[in-house]
Amino acid sequence: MTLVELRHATKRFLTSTGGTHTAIRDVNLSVGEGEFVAIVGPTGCGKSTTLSLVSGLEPASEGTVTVAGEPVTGIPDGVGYMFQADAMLPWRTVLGNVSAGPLWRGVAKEEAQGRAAEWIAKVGLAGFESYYMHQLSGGMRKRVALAQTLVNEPSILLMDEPFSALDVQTRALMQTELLDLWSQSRSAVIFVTHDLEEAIALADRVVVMTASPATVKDDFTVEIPRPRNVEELRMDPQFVQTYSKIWESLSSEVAIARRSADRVA
Ligand SMILES: Nc1ncnc2c1ncn2[C@@H]1O[C@H](COP(=O)(O)OP(=O)(O)OP(=O)(O)O)[C@@H](O)[C@H]1O
Repeated sequence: MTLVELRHATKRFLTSTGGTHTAIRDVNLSVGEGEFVAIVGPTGCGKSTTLSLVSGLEPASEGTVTVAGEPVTGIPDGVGYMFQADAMLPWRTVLGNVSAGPLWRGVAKEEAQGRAAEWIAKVGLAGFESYYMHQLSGGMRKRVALAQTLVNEPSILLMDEPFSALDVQTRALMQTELLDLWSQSRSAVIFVTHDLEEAIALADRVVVMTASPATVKDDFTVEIPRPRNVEELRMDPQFVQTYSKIWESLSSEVAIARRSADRVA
């Protein structure tokens, strides 16, 4: 069943000089229940804007965006959002941060803390419940962020370059962790990344967006079977073949974006 659907979605922003800037144009994209879709495209092309339309943070200027068949008019039920920057409160403990979502949704304190403790354990942080954010490494903070998002049991998980600030090894570890948790929950994921290797390692489909203003250029199915070993996958001939096929599509958009950045500079 289709869970997220963008039909001819266009988003324009007002510029500081009173004009308009088209961030995305005529985007058509469907994501099914339990599907893992990665979005790649040149820097600044409009990937985050696409997620903002699905999350209800921004309305579409034209076209329609539906989640579970309903037009998006505010933040839809069942949508979880994980950004590049952490959204944790420094004065709260790990338990306090992870239980905040369920508490905010009206779950009783004991139940909220119980659910939070369960998710803290699932992301490998059992024993760290009473730690504060400054006491954690970058990778541990990402685990908290994952628990904080997944404790709400979203049916759609929107991820905007969530691991890009991590070192290569921690990043691979978090990717493995994410696939493991996703295989248990099977929520739909829309994952924005600059990193084509990451996109292929994680996703069922890789959507390539054009240079700004972005629209969907290509939509590739990743045939690599699951479960996948993220760290070993990169040497796999099927992975290399998939990479070169998608890069052929993406690289020309990256070149266009670079040329227009050079003109502006
Ligand atoms: N709220 C806003 N107001 C005005 N312009 C915006 C707003 N949000 C995004 N834009 C512009 O829309 C374009 C697309 O931005 P967006 O962040 O969606 O791109 P992106 O592909 O996610 O970028 P990156 O690859 O750098 O993360 C950019 O030119 C950006 O400056």
